[in-house]
Amino acid sequence: MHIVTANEMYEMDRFAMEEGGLDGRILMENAGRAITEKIIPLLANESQVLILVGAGNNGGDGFVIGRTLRNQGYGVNLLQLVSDEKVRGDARYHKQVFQNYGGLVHVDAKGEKIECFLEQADVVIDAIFGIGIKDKLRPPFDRIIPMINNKSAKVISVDIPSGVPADEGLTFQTGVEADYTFIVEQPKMSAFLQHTADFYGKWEPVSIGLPPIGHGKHTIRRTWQQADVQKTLPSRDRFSHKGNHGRGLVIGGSYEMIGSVAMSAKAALRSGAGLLTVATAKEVIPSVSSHCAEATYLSLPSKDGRIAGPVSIDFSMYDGIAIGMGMGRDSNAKAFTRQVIQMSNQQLLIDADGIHHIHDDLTVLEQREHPTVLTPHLGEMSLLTGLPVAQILLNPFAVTKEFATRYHIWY
Ligand SMILES: NC(=O)C1=CN([C@@H]2O[C@H](COP(=O)(O)OP(=O)(O)OC[C@H]3O[C@@H](n4cnc5c(N)ncnc54)[C@H](OP(=O)(O)O)[C@@H]3O)[C@@H](O)[C@H]2O)[C@@H](O)CC1
Ligand SMILES: [K+]
Repeated sequence: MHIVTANEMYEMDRFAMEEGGLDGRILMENAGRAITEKIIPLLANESQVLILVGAGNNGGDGFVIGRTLRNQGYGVNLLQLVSDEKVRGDARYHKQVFQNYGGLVHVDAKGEKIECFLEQADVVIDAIFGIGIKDKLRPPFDRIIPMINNKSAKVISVDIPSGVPADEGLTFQTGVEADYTFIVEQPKMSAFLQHTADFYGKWEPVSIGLPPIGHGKHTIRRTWQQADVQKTLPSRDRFSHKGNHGRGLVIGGSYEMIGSVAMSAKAALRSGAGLLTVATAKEVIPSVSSHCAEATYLSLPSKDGRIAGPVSIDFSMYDGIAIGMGMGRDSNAKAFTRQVIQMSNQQLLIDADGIHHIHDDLTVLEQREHPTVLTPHLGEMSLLTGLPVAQILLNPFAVTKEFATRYHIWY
């Protein structure tokens, strides 16, 4: 799955319509039909469904859903929350088809009737706003959305919970708190942001016939799912041996902190490394090895149970290195970490204390010729960038991309 902004989504729509030649009304029909297929298993036989429709194309999807549900015998009330002249274009076309098929459109442009409709509804379909929401909610929507959230009906949002913006970097007033959201084609950024993700409830994308990502100027942001992980696992043949499957080195651990290096070693083996060496302070080896019998161990120069310098490792023995977990933050560990980063000529993952050891001078990253992976939590990202946590949370896609591009980090 790709993760898109509103503009990227509009560009995909434009491509399908202008360059692909697919009529927008067909896309809307496809969206409404595909979402209805997902809605039906969530309805009971006698469910009283209320569809709330706004002025834009999200509302247009709502008219298609209304017609498709009525065709299948469901009791549907459709409440249009804007005046008739505001419904235009493809949405107007599908409103007309809905009416031609016998559907009744109730109009409530001032939000005076909605309370009564909400009282009778078991299920609310939210087709008020999609990715076209802008700025502060205008009346009566600032009042209507909290009313929906205060009812016990099941709420299903179309494409995006109304009121929630698609993109990062935006604050907003309030949004529909959906139980389910059926997303048109690709998830939007807000499905992944800490301040907006919960509004979506459970979510799932539906396909509406847009071309695959890659046509035109499309995005490269992607989710990393189970199938993607599986693809990275090495396939083994009958005559291969452990030396053919990657030689890993995990450097970390200290007398007080053994858990993270032990878990990292196990994770490296679990994800396919054929041979794994744990390099740590001599005092730490018995504890780590009791958790990870499959690894071999390299005893590093140490002081008081912590890794100290100088570096005495032949890096040419390894294909990939991870450094930093549980190694402590003293000056010896810092000097050691920076030496490893400078001397190693393979892919390198820097985690935890390793991140603390580089944050005040990141030039060491710029000089590397092989991929570097960083795994910072929010506090560590704040340390690396100098930005407050709140700002990173609001713009995580932009902040990470900018940092990764600047310092040659894998992203
Ligand atoms: N081919 C396609 O493109 C397809 C698109 N599809 C669907 O279209 C959706 C995008 O449609 P969209 O672009 O029409 O925008 P949408 O979210 O419905 O809202 C626009 C309306 O909201 C209003 N409004 C905005 N802000 C407001 C505020 N703060 N307070 C109050 N009102 C506000 C704004 O009013 P205006 O500011 O213009 O007066 C305008 O009337 C997308 O999410 C997907 O569901 C699918 O059918 C597949 C094909
Ligand atoms: K919506």
